[in-house]
Amino acid sequence: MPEGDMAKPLLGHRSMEGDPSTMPAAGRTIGVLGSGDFARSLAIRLVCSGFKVVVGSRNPKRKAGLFPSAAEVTFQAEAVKKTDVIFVAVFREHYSTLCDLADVLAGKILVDVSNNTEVNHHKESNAEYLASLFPACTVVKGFNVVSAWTLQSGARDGNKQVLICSNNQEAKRTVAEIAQVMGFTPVDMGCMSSACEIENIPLRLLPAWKIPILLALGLFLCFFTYNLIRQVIHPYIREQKNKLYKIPIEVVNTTLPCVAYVMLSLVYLPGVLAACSQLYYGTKYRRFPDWLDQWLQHRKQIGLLSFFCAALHAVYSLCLPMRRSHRYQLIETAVKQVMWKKMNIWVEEEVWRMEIYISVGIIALGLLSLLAITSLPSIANSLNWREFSFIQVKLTFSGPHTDHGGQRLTCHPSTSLLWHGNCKLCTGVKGKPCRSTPLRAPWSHGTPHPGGDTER
Ligand SMILES: Cc1cc2nc3c(=O)[nH]c(=O)nc-3n(C[C@H](O)[C@H](O)[C@H](O)COP(=O)(O)OP(=O)(O)OC[C@H]3O[C@@H](n4cnc5c(N)ncnc54)[C@H](O)[C@@H]3O)c2cc1C
Ligand SMILES: NC(=O)C1=CN([C@@H]2O[C@H](COP(=O)(O)OP(=O)(O)OC[C@H]3O[C@@H](n4cnc5c(N)ncnc54)[C@H](OP(=O)(O)O)[C@@H]3O)[C@@H](O)[C@H]2O)C=CC1
Ligand code: HEM
Ligand SMILES: [Cu+2]
Ligand SMILES: [Fe+3]
Repeated sequence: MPEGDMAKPLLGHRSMEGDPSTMPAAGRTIGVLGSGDFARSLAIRLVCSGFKVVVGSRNPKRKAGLFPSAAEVTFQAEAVKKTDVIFVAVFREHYSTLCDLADVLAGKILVDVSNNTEVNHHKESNAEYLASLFPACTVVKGFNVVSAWTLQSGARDGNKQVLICSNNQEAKRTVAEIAQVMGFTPVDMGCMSSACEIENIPLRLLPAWKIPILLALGLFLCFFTYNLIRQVIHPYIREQKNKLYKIPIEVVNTTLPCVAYVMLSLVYLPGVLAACSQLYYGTKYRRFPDWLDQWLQHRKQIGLLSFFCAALHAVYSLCLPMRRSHRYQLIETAVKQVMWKKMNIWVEEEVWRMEIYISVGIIALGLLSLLAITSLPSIANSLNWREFSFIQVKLTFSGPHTDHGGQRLTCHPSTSLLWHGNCKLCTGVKGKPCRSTPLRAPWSHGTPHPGGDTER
C-alpha cells in the first residue's frame, strides 16, 4: 500500500462528527492475528483511524512489506503481549493452531471476524468455538459483515453497519467504540447466541428476492412457451412458414408485458385478500395466515420486478422498427400497394388504437417508475409517510380501501392513512392521520396502534 493512499483520510466528513481522538477507544493499541486480505485491510483502516496496530504473523519478516509502515508486524506471541484487544483474522480451521498463545491471551478481548463459505455445519458458531478454545478470554463477534474491500475503500461506500454480539457487555462496548472510531455504525445484536445468525448473514443472497424472482422466471417461461407456440410453431405447422426470426425480439416482447401485468396484479391482490379476510372476521386484530403474510411482505419486490419487465418491454418496443425484418416488411407492403394500385391504406381506427395504446403505455411506465424510484430506501427515507403513501397508493389508484364501511375496521396503520379522517379508534382530528410516526413501510407489522391497542 503506497504511503500516498495511506495519508488520505478514509472518511471525508470525519471532522463534522467531532474529533475521534476524544473517544475513549481512540489511540489505543489494537492487535491483529493473521496477515491475509482481511488482516491487511483491517490494519490499514485501523491505522488511518488513529490506532496503533500490531500484527501477529507466523512469518513476520515475509509479510511486513504488505502492511503500512505505521503498523508493527511481529511474531504472534510478541504482538499479543502488546495489546488487550485482538482481532483474530484467521480461518476457523486454524483457530486450534493459536492454542499455544492461550497463556498470553488470557484476560484479553478476542474479536472473531470469521465467515463461513457455506452454512455452518458445525454444532456451534465460529465465535463460540473460539470462546471454547480460549475460556480465559472474552470473545466478541463482529466485523464479519464487512468485506476487506469495504474496510479499505471506506465506510461511505458499501454498508456501514457492523453487527456485534458478546456475552460481556464491557468488551462489546469497547469493540463498538472501535467500530465507531473506524467510521462504522455498530449494531448490538445481543449475546453470543446471536453469533450463528451474524455469521450466516453474508451467505444470504438477497433473501427477500428469491421467491419473487422465481415467480417472475416461472411466469416468463409459461408465457414464452405460449407465445412461441402461437407466433412461431403454429404458423410453421399450419402454413410451413419459417418465423424463427421472431424469437429474440417479438416473442420476448409479447412475453414481457404479460409477465409485468400478472406481477402487477399480484402486488395488489394480497391487499384485497387481506381486506376480505378482515371484513369476514370483522376484526383487524387477527393474524393473517402465513402465506398471506409472506405475500404481503413481498409486494415491493414483486412490484419492482414488474417494473423491470415493463421497462424492458418499452425498450424492446422502441426497437421494433429498427429491425431489418421490419424494413423488408415495409418495402413489401409498399410494393404490394403499387401492384394493387391502392393509394390510401390509412385505417383511421387502427391509427387511433396504436396512438392510444402507446400513450397509455408511456403513462403507465411513468407511474411505475415513480413507484420504483420512491421505493429506493434513500428516497423513501427522504419522504414523509404521507408523501410516500400518496405516491405508493393514491397515485396508482390502488385505494381507497374497501375496509372503511364498518368503524371497527378502519385505521389500519399499515396502509395509506389518507382516508382515515373518520376513524374512531384514532384520536386524530378529521383529515389528520392516525399515526404520527414516519412510515417505515406500509406493511411493517406489529406496530402499536396510537389508540393504545397493539395490532396483531
Ligand atoms: C414498482 C413498484 C414498487 C413498489 N415499491 C413499494 C415500496 O417501496 N413500499 C411499499 O410500501 N409498497 C411498494 N409497492 C407496492 C404497492 O405500492 C403497495 O401494494 C401499496 O403500498 C399497498 O397499498 P394498498 O392500497 O394495496 O393497500 P394494502 O396495504 O394492500 O391494504 C389493503 C387492506 O388490507 C389490509 N391489510 C394490509 N396489510 C395488512 C397488515 N399488515 N395487517 C393488517 N391488515 C392489513 C387492510 O385492511 C388494508 O386496508 C410497489 C409497487 C410497485 C409496482
Ligand atoms: N477477506 C474478507 O473480505 C473477509 C474475511 N473475513 C474473515 O477473516 C478471516 C481471514 O480471512 P482472509 O484474510 O481473507 O484469509 P487469508 O487466507 O487471506 O488469511 C488468513 C491468514 O491466517 C493466518 N494464519 C494463522 N494461522 C494459520 C494457519 N495455521 N494456517 C494458515 N493460515 C494461518 C495467516 O497469516 P500468517 O501466515 O501471517 O500467520 C493468513 O494470512 C477469515 O476468518 C474470514 O472468514 C471476514 C469478513 C470478510
Ligand atoms: C414506453 C412505454 C411503452 C411502449 C412504447 C409500449 C409499446 C408497445 C407496443 C409497440 C406493443 C405491441 C407489441 C406487439 O404487438 O408485439 C405493446 C404491447 C403491449 N404492451 Fe406496451 N408499451 C409500453 C409500456 C407498457 C406497460 C408499462 C405495460 C404494462 C405494464 C404494457 C403492456 C403491454 C401489453 C400487455 C401488450 C400486449 C402484448 C401482446 O400480446 O402483444 N406496455 N406495447
Ligand atoms: Cu387511527
Ligand atoms: Fe385504510
